[in-house]
Amino acid sequence: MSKRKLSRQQRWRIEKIQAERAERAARKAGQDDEKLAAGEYGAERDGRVIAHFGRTLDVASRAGETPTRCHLRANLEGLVTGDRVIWRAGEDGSGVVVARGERDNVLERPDMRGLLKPVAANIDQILIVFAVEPEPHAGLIDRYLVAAEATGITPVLVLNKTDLLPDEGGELRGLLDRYRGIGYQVVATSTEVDGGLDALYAQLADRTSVFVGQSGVGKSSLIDRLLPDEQLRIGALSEDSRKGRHTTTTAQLYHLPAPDESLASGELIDSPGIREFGLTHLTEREVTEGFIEFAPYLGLCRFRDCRHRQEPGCAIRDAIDEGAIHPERFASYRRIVDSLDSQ
Ligand SMILES: Nc1nc2c(ncn2[C@@H]2O[C@H](COP(=O)(O)OP(=O)(O)OP(=O)(O)O)[C@@H](O)[C@H]2O)c(=O)[nH]1
Ligand SMILES: [Zn+2]
Repeated sequence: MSKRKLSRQQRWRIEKIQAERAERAARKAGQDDEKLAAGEYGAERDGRVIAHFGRTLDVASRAGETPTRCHLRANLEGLVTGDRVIWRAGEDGSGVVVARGERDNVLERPDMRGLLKPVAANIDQILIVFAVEPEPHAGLIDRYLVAAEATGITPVLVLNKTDLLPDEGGELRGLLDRYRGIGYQVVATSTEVDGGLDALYAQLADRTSVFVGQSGVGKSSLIDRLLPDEQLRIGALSEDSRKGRHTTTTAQLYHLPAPDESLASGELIDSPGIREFGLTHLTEREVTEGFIEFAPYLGLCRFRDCRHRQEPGCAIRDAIDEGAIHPERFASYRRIVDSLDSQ
């Protein structure tokens, strides 16, 4: 937008439009309150936000059911996909959200101005996808793990394209053992072989997951396989939202059908923004705590403000010498902390 000054008349028009908008929103909320009071809405039900579009939301009470387009009571702001809500169905097929439930956790991303904004809530696990190709370097995996740990959501490593693994497993085998040794779950997948997603289905069952990972590792391919029916994906959006201009950017909660009766189904929250989740806005302390195997040694260094560099009596560096902390992980740690310093 050009920086020219607005004329008085233009300013007046903008103010008028804004006032009209605010008035419309207030009137709508007032009508809702009246309808609520008059019992025009059904009983309160638990639900979950499937997608949000500005002032309206899609809400579903049961996994996989067709969502109901709901608006919000005036005092409710900042709901995101995955939020648990209490809502009431109206007679005209729409509904109203009357309260938000407690959040277990929330995934945030910086907006255009660099301010952190919540994009999804109540996620059980962040699936960090990496692949035999493009070859993962441990440093990148560590960055994802640290970012995931900072959200408080459990990270799980997903090694995709196992069909491309050399027979003996190559160097990746050692890398995976390192992460398993620290306590991380590692799931192997391939979209190219029969049964290549079996372990992934088991991991997804009964949980709400998000997929993250660098370009080309196969996130889209995996999600396409998990949601094979295009209709299913589009059908998850109610009629109105398909026309909504936020359709492509808003986070969407999908119900993942179970491949057979032996497995429960899962939920997936996905958006282009979520897939790009990465290391942002972390403090040195968050990075240190993100290396979970350091935990038993933190606070044991001789100096209380030890940064684990040249200081004598450093418990972290002693742990490396004793083989309790992998030197590559420590090298990653240093690289991440140094990158914070230079920001
Ligand atoms: N051999 C093999 N190739 C795969 C597998 N999964 C995905 N690919 C291929 O890897 C390439 C990248 O896959 P995408 O699904 O586009 O990767 P992505 O992570 O979504 O990438 P972005 O959209 O850039 O973030 C495609 O050519 C896929 O066909 C697999 O299990 N084995
Ligand atoms: Zn130290």
